[in-house]
Amino acid sequence: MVAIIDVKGFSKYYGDYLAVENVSFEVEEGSSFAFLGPNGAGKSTTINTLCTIIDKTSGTLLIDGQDVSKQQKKVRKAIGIVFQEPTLDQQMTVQENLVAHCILYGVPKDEIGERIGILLDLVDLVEWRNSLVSTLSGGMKRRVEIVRALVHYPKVLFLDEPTTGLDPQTRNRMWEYILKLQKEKNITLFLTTHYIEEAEVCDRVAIMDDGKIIVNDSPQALKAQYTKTRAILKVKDPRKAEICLLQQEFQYERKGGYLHLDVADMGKFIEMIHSLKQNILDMEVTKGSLNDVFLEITGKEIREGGDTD
Ligand SMILES: Nc1ncnc2c1ncn2[C@@H]1O[C@H](COP(=O)(O)OP(=O)(O)OP(=O)(O)O)[C@@H](O)[C@H]1O
Repeated sequence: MVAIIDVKGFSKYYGDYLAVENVSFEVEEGSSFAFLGPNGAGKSTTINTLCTIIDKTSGTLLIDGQDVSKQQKKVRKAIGIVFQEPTLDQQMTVQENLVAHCILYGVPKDEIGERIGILLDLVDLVEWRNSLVSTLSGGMKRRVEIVRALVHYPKVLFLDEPTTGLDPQTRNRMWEYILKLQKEKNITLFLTTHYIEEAEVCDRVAIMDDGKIIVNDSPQALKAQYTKTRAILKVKDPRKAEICLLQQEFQYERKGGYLHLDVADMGKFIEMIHSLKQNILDMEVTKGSLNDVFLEITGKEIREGGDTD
């Protein structure tokens, strides 16, 4: 794999406080990578160090082969950032904000108009080009922030909790836009989030807690390793179904008219369903979530404490 982000032994102290402890990971070029963890886990500290906003205490952090502590200018050209806090100038138009950013990043003058047009089109904001930012909704402002982060054609787009504070519907739409832009521009996505659903759609997830990465793998592999698949069956004849489950050595619980069971072996489960098929009225099979992964490893919920939405 080509690692566009390569972090080895990264630690960060604020005074005497160790916020990130000896963290190492790589991010493959063109992939999406999420840092998932509760408030205070050290996600922003890591992203801010990668983005050259703060400096490390120790370790090596490379983006596209450039050291983020030593080659800050080159690193800044290679990245786009969407911060947690809004940073657009509210008293300027969308176009003015974007042009100012292009000039700052040395985008060739004759390309500025076209690039802005293409990106605004991708996020359905072309007709808002000449509107004052202050007149846009929260979701629209976030979309402009994303366009601004991409208009100098960075290789890596950093998103620090990009959808915090947005309602669920706007969050979903934002994700459609983000993934569309990633595909069209083949950029690497690096995001921090405490929304499980946002991490689920990424190629890899590093779960962070208390300044350390506790696991780093694909969401599917994490769920397969740390969670159970469960099934709920609604059957016509519960007695017959229970005999079948007992014969095939399934552990189950009867709750109301439903049978709840753990699926340890999918092959064995499918065979059992096959033998029960005349008896089944309805069935639901669910995998554990990344929250279950976190719970299994740390004994606590990702969302516990602090976060209220
Ligand atoms: N400038 C600072 N000075 C002192 N401590 C800090 C500073 N910035 C962050 N911290 C502390 O470092 C720890 C990690 O913070 P960080 O913001 O990186 O966590 P996070 O996972 O991004 O959480 P959040 O989702 O709340 O942003 C926290 O305990 C935080 O209080």
